[in-house]
Amino acid sequence: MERQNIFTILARDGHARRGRLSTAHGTVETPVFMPVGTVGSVKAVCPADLKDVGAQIILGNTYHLYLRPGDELVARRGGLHRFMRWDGPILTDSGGFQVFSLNELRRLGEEGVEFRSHLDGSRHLFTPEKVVSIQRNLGSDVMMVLDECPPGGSDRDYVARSLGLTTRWARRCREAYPAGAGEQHLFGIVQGGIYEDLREESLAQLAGIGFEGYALGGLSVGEKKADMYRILAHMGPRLPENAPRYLMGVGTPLDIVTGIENGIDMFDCVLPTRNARNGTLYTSQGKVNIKRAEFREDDSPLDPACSCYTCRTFSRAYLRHLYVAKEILSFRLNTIHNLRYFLDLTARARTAIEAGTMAALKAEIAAAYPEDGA
Ligand SMILES: Nc1cc(N)c2c(=O)[nH][nH]c(=O)c2c1
Ligand SMILES: [Zn+2]
Repeated sequence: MERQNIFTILARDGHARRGRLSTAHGTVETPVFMPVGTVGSVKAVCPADLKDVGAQIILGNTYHLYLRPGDELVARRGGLHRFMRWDGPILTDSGGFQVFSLNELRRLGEEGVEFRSHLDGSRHLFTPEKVVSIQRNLGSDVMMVLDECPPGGSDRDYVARSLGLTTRWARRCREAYPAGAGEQHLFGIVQGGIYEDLREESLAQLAGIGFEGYALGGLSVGEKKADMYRILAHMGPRLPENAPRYLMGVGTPLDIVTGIENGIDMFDCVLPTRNARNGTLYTSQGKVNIKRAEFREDDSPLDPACSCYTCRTFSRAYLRHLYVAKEILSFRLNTIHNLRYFLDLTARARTAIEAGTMAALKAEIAAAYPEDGA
C-alpha cells in the first residue's frame, strides 16, 4: 500500500525548513522540540502542564518501558497514549542507546544485543524484530530502528564495521514493519561517527531501504562540539528532502538553532527537564542558577520575556526558596519554565523561517548562550 506523504515543507530559510508532520495522533508543526518522557512521564509535570507549555509530541524510552511496567502490560492497558493520558503524538526510541549507556554487561552480536536489566539483573535480548514488537505494543506514532551508537571517539574502523551492523538491523526492522503496514512511522538512524564519507555511506544504505523519516544518531555522545557541528553541517542538508529529519539527543539552545539552520526538523534532549531539577534554568538572558544567594529577595519573575505559569506567578525569591528547601514543587515549576523555554525557542524558529529571519534568531541565542558553542 502506497503511503501518503507524511511530511510537508511550508517555508524555507536557507537550509532551515518550516514543516508539518502528520501522525495518527495529530499533526506536528516543525521545527519541534520533544520533551523526554523516559518511563511514561515527563518528570515532574503532568499532561495538562505539557499542553500548557505548548508540547506537541513527546518521547518515550523503549528500554525503560519494556523493563517496567512492561510493553505487554501497556498494550493491555490500551497503549502508551491511553496509559499515560497523553493524546498527542509520541516518538519512542528503540532502546539500543539505553542498553549501551545503562549496562556495563552487554553482548553485541549479529542477532542483537544481550544485556542485563539495570533493575534486577535479569537477562534480555533486543533484536530488531523485538524492538519493533515492543514499540508496536506501546503504540507510538514514530518508532526508531535498533542501531548501534559507537561511543564518541571510536576509531574509524570500528565506526565503519558498526554502521554495517546498524544497516543490517535497520533492514530487519523494516522487514518486521514494512511501509504501509500500519499507522506507525518507522525512522532510520544514520550513524558513521565523525567521518563524512561513512555518514554518507550510512545514509545511502538507509535511503535504499526506505523509511518515513531519518535521524542523525551518534552525535552529542562525547565528541568535540566542532566535530558535531561539522557533521551536522555536512549531513543535515543531505538527509532526504521530503522526509522529517531528527537529531537525536540534542541539545543546548544554540545546538538546536544550529541544527535548524542545517535542515533538522525534530529534536529531543533531557537538558530542560534534568537541569530544571538541579536549579539550572534557561532564560532569554542565558542560564540562571536559581540557588544563588543573589535571588534571596529578588521579587522579579524568573524571565520577564516568558509567559509560562511559573514566570507569570512566582518570584525568583520564591523559586530559590523552594529549591533550597528541596520542595517537590520546585521540580514542577522549574520544569514548566524550562520546557516552555525550549518549546518557545522552536516556535520562534518556525516564525523566523517563515519570515526569513533565522540568522537573527541564531545571533540572539549565540549572544545569550556564548558557552554553548564551545
Ligand atoms: N545522542 C543520542 C541519543 C539517542 N537517544 C540515540 C538513540 O536513541 N539511538 N542512537 C543514537 O545514536 C542516539 C544518540
Ligand atoms: Zn517561564
